[in-house]
Amino acid sequence: MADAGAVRGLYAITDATLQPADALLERAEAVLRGGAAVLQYRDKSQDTPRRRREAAGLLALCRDYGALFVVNDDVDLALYVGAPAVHLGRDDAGLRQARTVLPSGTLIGVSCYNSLARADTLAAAGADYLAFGRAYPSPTKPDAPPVSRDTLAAAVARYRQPVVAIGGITPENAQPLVSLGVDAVAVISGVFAAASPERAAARLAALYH
Ligand SMILES: Cc1ncc(COP(=O)(O)OP(=O)(O)O)c(N)n1
Ligand SMILES: Cc1ncsc1CCOP(=O)(O)O
Ligand SMILES: [Mg+2]
Repeated sequence: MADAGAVRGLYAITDATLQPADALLERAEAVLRGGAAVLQYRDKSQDTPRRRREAAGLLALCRDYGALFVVNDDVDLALYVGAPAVHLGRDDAGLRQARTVLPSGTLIGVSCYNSLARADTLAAAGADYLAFGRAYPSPTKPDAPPVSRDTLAAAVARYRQPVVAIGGITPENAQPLVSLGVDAVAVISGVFAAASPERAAARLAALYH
């Protein structure tokens, strides 16, 4: 059974557009070698056989490296591969509904965007971690709503659950967020589009050592 305490440090998120399909696992392994504590599989395609294959491969890698594996959006895929965690946003399954189908002990993280009111509701409903963002302009999701430093700091002070910052985070700009006290920095392009994903991951992970 996973523990929410695992959500601390670099939270890396895959993106199918940032490498050839046959390089996903190799690239993810480099990021785990660099020190990612959490790895989320985020794939917006409808290719169920490929999604199952990739998620199962990433889960096995995460087990080897002692990292927490998270499936984005898709409760059925999480169930299929036996993922220890899922991440749900406002367009995904509801937290309570997901709890009814996932094995007990599965961690459920949620997107709170820039809303402490949404975080209050979801924290009270049993979310295991709370993600806020975008922290900086995001190449991956340019229309994501910005979250202020004040909101992030308020979230850190307010919740017993880990607080995750996401959006536009790189090795160069992550330190102020870590100094605010966020438990994890969630990063797509800052790691997977870097010249050396392993090195970028190591620099981000080192901010928590
Ligand atoms: C750690 C983390 N935080 C936020 C998100 C965004 O989730 P969502 O709002 O459902 O958007 P998509 O990522 O599904 O496009 C996330 N995936 N991970
Ligand atoms: C999924 C998501 N939610 C808010 S910003 C974002 C994308 C993060 O990607 P990047 O690290 O490349 O900005
Ligand atoms: Mg989603």
